[in-house]
Order: sequence, then structure tokens, then C-alpha cells
Amino acid sequence: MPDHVPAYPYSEASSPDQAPKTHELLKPVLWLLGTWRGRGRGTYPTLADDFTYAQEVTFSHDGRPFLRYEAKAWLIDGQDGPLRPAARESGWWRVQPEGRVEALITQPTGIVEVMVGDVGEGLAELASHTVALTPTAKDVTATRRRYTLTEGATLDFVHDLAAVGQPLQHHLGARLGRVA
Ligand code: HEM
Repeated sequence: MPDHVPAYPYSEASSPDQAPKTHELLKPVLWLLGTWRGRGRGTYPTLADDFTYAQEVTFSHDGRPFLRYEAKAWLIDGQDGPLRPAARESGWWRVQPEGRVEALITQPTGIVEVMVGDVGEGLAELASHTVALTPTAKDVTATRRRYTLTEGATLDFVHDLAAVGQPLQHHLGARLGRVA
């Protein structure tokens, strides 16, 4: 039996009011902290039909200059009833001076988006620097993400995708509201 080790002693915060104190470099991304949930629509020229989905997204931090990112999506019917689980992803947003961001986002479909971009008050824009794929993943060559905080305090999300021989174009658009 290994010696007893006390539980991980550091906390994770999803609001600027919670401990630990936010790192100075996180100032431009504080508006993203928390859990957001809402509905979106998805499309792609290779798909027979557009689809409607729900998504829950959480940004948190542990006092260091990066955000932990986690998102779960599920397809829904016209009454918000769940049809089936869809994309899941998790990753890290490494915040650099002057609001520059380097993000790593991984998906269980074998895709890793390594992204670079900028974040300012109410706007974050990231574009893929590299996309890494496992041997059996779909052929994704580029992605782009934009998060906009609207005056109504919703988080609008747009995801563009270049994949399976198609040029970079719209895949997803969603409007999320803060739930925590
Ligand atoms: C909210 C997140 C997302 C949702 C709800 C979603 C949903 C879907 C759906 C429903 C399809 C049709 C195939 C299927 O039924 O599974 C699809 C296809 C696809 N998605 Fe997404 N997706 C999401 C995020 C992403 C991301 C982040 C990427 C890549 C970085 C991506 C890349 C693709 C690719 C490559 C295809 C296959 C296209 C083809 O083979 O014709 N998706 N997506």
C-alpha cells in the first residue's frame, strides 16, 4: 500500500470572486469565467441535414495564467429534448501578455486543435495554428472560433471548420447564457 497522500490541495475557481486570486495575465479573460449553457445550430456541406444542439461550456482557473476549458454538446429536438450526445472537448487557454492566447483543445474524435488568437473585453478570436489528428480521425485541416459577449450578457459562439476536403466555413453557431 502506498503511503496516504492528502487530496489535491489547490482549488479551482469559476468566478473572479472565488479563491484563488486571479492571475494578473487573466484580466482580459475574466468575463469568460463560469458555466454557460444554450442552444445552437450546426451545418456542413457534407451533411444531409442541419442540426440543432445544446451545449454547456465551463471556463475556470487555479490562480495560474491559464484557463481550464470544458464543453459538452448534445443534439436536441424542437422541444429541447435530448436526441443523443454530440461533441465533447476539453483543454487549456494559455493567456499571454496583451491578451494573446494559445489554446489546446482535444476531442474524443481524435482531433487536437492548437490555436492562437486574441482576447479582449467581450471578444475572443482563435484560429488553428496546428491541427493534430489520430490515425483514424476525420481529416480536419483548420478551425476558427469566435466568442462574443453581447449586451444582453449572452455568449455567442461561432465555429468554422475546414475538413474532409472542404474549405474553411461555418460549422456551428450558438447563443449561451450564464448558468453559474
Ligand atoms: C458543439 C459542438 C459540435 C457539435 C454539436 C457537432 C455536431 C456534428 C454533427 C451532428 C455532425 C454530423 C455527423 C454526426 O452525426 O456525428 C458533425 C460532423 C463533423 N464535425 Fe462537428 N460538431 C461539433 C464540433 C466540432 C468540432 C469542434 C470539430 C472539429 C474541430 C468538428 C468536426 C466535424 C467533422 C470533421 C465532421 C464530419 C464531416 C463529414 O465527415 O462530412 N465538429 N458534427
